[in-house]
Amino acid sequence: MYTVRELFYTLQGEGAQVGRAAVFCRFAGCNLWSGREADRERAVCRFCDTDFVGVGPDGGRFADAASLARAIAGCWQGGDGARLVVFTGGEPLLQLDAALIGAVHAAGFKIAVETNGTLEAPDGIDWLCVSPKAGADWVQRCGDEIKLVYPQPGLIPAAVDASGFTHAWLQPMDGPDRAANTQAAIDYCLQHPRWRLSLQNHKLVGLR
Ligand SMILES: C[S@@+](CC[C@H](N)C(=O)[O-])C[C@H]1O[C@@H](n2cnc3c(N)ncnc32)[C@H](O)[C@@H]1O
Ligand SMILES: Nc1nc2[nH]cc(C(=O)O)c2c(=O)[nH]1
Ligand code: SF4
Ligand SMILES: [Mg+2]
Repeated sequence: MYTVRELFYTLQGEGAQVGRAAVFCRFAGCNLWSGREADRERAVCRFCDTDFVGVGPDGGRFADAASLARAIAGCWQGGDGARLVVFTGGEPLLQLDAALIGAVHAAGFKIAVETNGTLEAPDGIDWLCVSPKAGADWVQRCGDEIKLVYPQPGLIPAAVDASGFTHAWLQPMDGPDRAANTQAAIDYCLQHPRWRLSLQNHKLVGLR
C-alpha cells in the first residue's frame, strides 16, 4: 500500500533538472515532522514548506505498485517526450521500494527522488537529490545533487562534505525571512563557488 498526498504534472522548479517536465508524486508522511502545525516547533525539521499530511484531492491510496505506476503514467502530458517522475513528499524513501521502481521504469519513466538523506536510497534511482537537515542522521552521502536549505543553524555548508555529489546547491530557506536568506545564500555562493544558488522557480512563476 502506498499513500500519496498528491500527483501532479509540472516543471521541476529546483536544482539541476530545473525547467524539466515531470510528474510529481508526493508521498504522505515524513520521519522528521508529523506535518501538524502544532508539532512544528518540536520537530527535527521545522522549516518545511509543504503539506504532506494524508491523501489530498489529487492523491490516493494505491494497493500495489502497478496501480500507482498507472496513475503516474496517466498524469503524463508530454506525449513521446522523455518521461520523468519525481518522488518527493514528505519523505519518499519511507515508501519507495523496488516494486514501484520496477513498475515506473516499465512504464517508460526515469526516476528522480528528493530525500532528506536519513534513509539509504534503494537501487535504480536515475537522479538522486539529497537535502540533509540539521539535527537529523545523514546516511545517504552520495548522489547527483545535494541541496542544502540555507541558512540552517547547526548545519553550515563548511561542515557539509559535498564530495559525494556532482552538484552542490544552496537553496534559500523560504518563510518570513526569504529575502534576507536569499541575499545570504548569494553572498555565500559568491565566496564559495563549489556551492551554487538554487531558487525555487515554481514559486517565482506561480507553478505548482
Ligand atoms: C518538501 S521536501 C520533500 C523531500 C524530503 N523530505 C526532503 O526534505 O528533501 C522537498 C525539498 O524542499 C526543500 N524545502 C523544504 N522546505 C523548504 C523551505 N522552507 N525553503 C526552501 N526549501 C525547502 C527540502 O529541503 C527539499 O529539498
Ligand atoms: N515545481 C516544483 N518543483 C519542485 N521541486 C521539488 C519540489 C518538492 O516539493 O519536492 C517541488 C515542487 O513542489 N514543485
Ligand atoms: S524532511 Fe522534507 S518533508 Fe520532512 S519536514 Fe523536512 S522538508 Fe518537509
Ligand atoms: Mg516543494
